[in-house]
Amino acid sequence: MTSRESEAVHPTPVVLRMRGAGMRFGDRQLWSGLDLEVRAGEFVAILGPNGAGKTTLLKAILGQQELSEGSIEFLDQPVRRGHRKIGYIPQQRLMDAGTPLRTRDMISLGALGHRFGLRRASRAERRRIDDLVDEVGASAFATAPVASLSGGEQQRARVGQALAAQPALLLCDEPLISLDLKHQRGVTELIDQQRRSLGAAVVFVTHDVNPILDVVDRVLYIAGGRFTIGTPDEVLQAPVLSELYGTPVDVVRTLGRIVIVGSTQAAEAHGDGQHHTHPEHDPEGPVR
Ligand SMILES: Nc1ncnc2c1ncn2[C@@H]1O[C@H](COP(=O)(O)OP(=O)(O)OP(=O)(O)O)[C@@H](O)[C@H]1O
Repeated sequence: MTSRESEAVHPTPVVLRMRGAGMRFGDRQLWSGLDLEVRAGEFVAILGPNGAGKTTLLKAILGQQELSEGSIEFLDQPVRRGHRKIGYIPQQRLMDAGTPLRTRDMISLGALGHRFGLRRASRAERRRIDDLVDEVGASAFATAPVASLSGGEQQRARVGQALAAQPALLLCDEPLISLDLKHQRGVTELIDQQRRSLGAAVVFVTHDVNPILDVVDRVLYIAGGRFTIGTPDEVLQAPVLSELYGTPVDVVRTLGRIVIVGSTQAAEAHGDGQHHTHPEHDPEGPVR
């Protein structure tokens, strides 16, 4: 039996289930009629231009933003705020300079949660925290206040914190922003390893699918109030994206990368996340 056939017979459990989900603010519909099941160990990328509603979708899964319609279940229960088994790497925000929290303590917080400070970590927990500090490449600044670190170093500390809780569902909002290529690769491998070894489901918002192309199972592409779901090969096709954007878009595969060319909005959606050019400021938009 091939692994695909075996999967069909013994599918892994559904971790996240969205049914007829919709999000509207006033008369602005971000998305509606969204049916999505994400299984244990599955890696789903969410793509789309600025303002499409990607972060809002993660907030809805976190129970922080109520749906306008439909439902979301995590492990067969309606979502609620603060679930320990949902890990979240938020969109990068620099830490307030006055925050005294040290890098290792930040990662410990992920492992020990609310128990932190009330008791010492067990030896196994301490070992796991040390391993994570090492795996996210934070050993050199483990005892430094997080607020004193560079943006990329803070981001790696955040990744360590989210993974430390061994989540069943890991929500990532542009986690590779401000990371150099080496650490983009390192963080991607770490997240991939987490889903393989622990069967965590991953939902990963990104402007650039290229750094994660090798690990993505499915893509949810949201644009202009509409969406499409499928494998990267199914979704990242000129006719599919042209239909979604309502304007001609080309998809070029070159040197192992995918480059979206055409509509300003589509090109912007595939910026590298480090040089966001807004269409109002640059009518041509970045073409990659
Ligand atoms: N609570 C809210 N009330 C009103 N509008 C909101 C609220 N939350 C988000 N929005 C709007 O919904 C739209 C989608 O926002 P969201 O942050 O989800 O976009 P995004 O796809 O993550 O964009 P980006 O790629 O720029 O991060 C934005 O126009 C935002 O202003």
